[in-house]
Amino acid sequence: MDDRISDQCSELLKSVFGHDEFRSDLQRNAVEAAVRGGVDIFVSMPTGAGKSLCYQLPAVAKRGITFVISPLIALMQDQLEHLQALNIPANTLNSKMSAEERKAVMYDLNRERPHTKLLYITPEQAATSGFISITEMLMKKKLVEFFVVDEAHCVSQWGHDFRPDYLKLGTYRKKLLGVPCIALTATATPHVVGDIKNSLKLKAPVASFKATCFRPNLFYDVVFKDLLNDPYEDLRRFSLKSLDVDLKADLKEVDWNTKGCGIVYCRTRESCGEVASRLTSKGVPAKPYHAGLNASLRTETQTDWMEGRVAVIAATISFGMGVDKANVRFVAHWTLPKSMAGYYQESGRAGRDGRRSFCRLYYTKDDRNTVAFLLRKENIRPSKEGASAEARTKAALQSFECLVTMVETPQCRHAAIARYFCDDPPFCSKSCDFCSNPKKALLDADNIQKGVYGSMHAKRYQGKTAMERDNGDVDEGLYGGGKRGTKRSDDDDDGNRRQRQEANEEREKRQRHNEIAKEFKKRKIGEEPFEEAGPDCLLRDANSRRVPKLMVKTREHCMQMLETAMADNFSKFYAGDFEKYNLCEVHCRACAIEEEYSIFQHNRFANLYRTSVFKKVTAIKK
Ligand SMILES: Nc1ncnc2c1ncn2[C@@H]1O[C@H](COP(=O)(O)OP(=O)(O)OP(=O)(O)O)[C@@H](O)[C@H]1O
Repeated sequence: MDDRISDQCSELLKSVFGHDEFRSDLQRNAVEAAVRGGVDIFVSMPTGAGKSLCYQLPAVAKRGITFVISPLIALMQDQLEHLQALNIPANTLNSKMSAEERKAVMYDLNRERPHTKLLYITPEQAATSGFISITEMLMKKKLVEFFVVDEAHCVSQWGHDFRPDYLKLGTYRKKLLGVPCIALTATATPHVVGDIKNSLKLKAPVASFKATCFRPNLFYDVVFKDLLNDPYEDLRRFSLKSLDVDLKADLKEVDWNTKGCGIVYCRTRESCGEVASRLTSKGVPAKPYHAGLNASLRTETQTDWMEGRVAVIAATISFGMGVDKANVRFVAHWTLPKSMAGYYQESGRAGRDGRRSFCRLYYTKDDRNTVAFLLRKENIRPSKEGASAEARTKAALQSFECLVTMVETPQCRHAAIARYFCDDPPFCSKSCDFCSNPKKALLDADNIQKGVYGSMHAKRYQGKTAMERDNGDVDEGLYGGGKRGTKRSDDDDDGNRRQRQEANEEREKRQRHNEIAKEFKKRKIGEEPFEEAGPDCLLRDANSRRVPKLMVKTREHCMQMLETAMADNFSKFYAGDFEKYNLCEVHCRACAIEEEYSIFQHNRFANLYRTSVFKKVTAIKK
């Protein structure tokens, strides 16, 4: 019997899917277990490992219909196109279809022997009374073969893409008595796996097929933006090297189509535009992609990128899920993702063809603080699904903390990812910055701890993205913004914008306040002996002790904050005037020295001095 199933699977693999062999033993075993039947199946394999085949081949092998739950209509469309190209009858029922289209699908489902082999639906659709009637009708005819849940981590409130509608699937499954479930994901910690099994009511013993998360063909590195003089130049070089283009080549002559392509992930729509235009102006053809662009422009951009007319797409996370492009040679994160699982999934879009590809994460501490702030904000709303706001915030921050630790601690990046997913540490074999050059990784981490910056301070501001300078216009494009179950339209309304602006102001205020308070606490005012100013100290009257318990280091830090606030203002105001812009460093530093000295002179107590600095910084920011 086993041999027969094995032969049948190999035959279908070749004749229907056109593949000579299974990608891995795991893929073969999962497919055969499903065809054999009788058990619920859990599949966890990295992006690009060929999970879809684990349910598509069994669906073809059976006479009835397989229901596939998928979180995104766009994702379903990609799958449908792929299946139609293979002549596999597949359909969808979703809210965006016309009455005519629905009628055609319903007509087929109502036949004695429907043609449809795979029916893709959203979790919302599965919960509708109309779909429950269809299910009952097909169940009566014993025509439902499998209940497939793709992107099954969406069921977990502790996963990075929680979708409340996925929670209803457990109830829906009661209508599918005796129908095996196949749950698939690329990213699941043991906690998330537990949630998937519980919520989908997978029956023990579940047949589990779990691959290691290690992707040996991906080279991971971390770059501290603050240590760079020109981060955009670094991005350009990284893009060209990853695409195997000589840095000195005449870029107009490059045949980009043969070189593969790359993705740069940015948090905000504005930074997508900025990154794309900077790269393009440096000779690397790039286009932005985000939910703020109209649908036809997005489709055009995606097609240009898919077909090799544009080398780089600078996108928010709304781009990428379900995009099956083999030759993505690099994925750069221009800003920090919100979770380790998210980072793994997004960076994993590189190198689906198994060839060497590169994943770079650009990091700043400011960005880290921004994301932590956003995570707290996001999870404030109480959840109907049980988990308290605090618990969700804690879980989100924990996952984020793992990512931050991976970045800030010089260590093997692959091992850090493996640890997060509770896998054994892999044999990295110089496939990350730390393992290939530990000295440099240690030095960079040390410099960033010490607050060293790129050699030209002014350029530091020049290098910052618009997002870092100001508004934090966060893109919530993934799932049309419905990730937390709230439907948002693609276009911002004024209310949203105002709310974000307020949130940003509050964040900045809190960050500044915390930073000053932290500095004071760190230095344990009054308990430390007074340390004289060093030779490079810029403070006026630096060794004066007229304000008791106020240390030189604290004053220097306050001066630095004043300078940063001024420089931010200056660079915004003179963004288009390079001559004035270049004077920024000199001007701001001089003004900051004077301002700090004035505050120092007018306050007799350390806490009043601190409050005055805080007020001043806030006023400058306005
Ligand atoms: N046995 C095989 N031999 C050759 N190619 C395969 C095989 N199985 C799958 N593929 C191809 O690998 C690519 C990735 O497969 P698939 O989209 O199923 O990956 P996935 O694991 O679902 O990734 P993601 O998590 O990104 O959706 C597809 O182009 C698919 O046709």
